[in-house]
Amino acid sequence: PSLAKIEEKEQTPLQEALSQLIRQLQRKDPSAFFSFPVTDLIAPAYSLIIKRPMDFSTIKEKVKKELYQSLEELKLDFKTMCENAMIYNKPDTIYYKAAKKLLHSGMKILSTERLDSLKQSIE
Ligand SMILES: COc1ccc(Br)cc1-c1nc(N)nc2[nH]cnc12
Repeated sequence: PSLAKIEEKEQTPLQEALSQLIRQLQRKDPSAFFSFPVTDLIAPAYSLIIKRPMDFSTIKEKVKKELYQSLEELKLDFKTMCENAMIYNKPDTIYYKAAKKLLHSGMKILSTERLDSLKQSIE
């Protein structure tokens, strides 16, 4: 029997713009601390302390499921992801420092000007 072809779904213009922004943001996380969900194994009691966990794999899953209706919603999840690390980890840790640096670089990539011009190209 022929192998069932797994259909690739075309990305909408919004999904395309979101994916491009996520690629740019992930380049600013070279240690990949934010690539996957933080587990209680890696960070004791993390799930008790952090109410809205977020990471790049979850963000990409949300894009795939078309759960983002705007570019701003990505910005909110990105901020939550960075802020979570700055809540759970103490300021003198590599994770806090990486999150602070990532947040700063990400706010340039997701600046209102950048998002507004991207929005123009999607309409
Ligand atoms: C996925 O998380 C990790 C993966 C590998 C390693 Br080593 C550390 C983390 C991690 N650890 C802590 N304490 N806070 C975080 N905030 C985001 N990442 C982390």
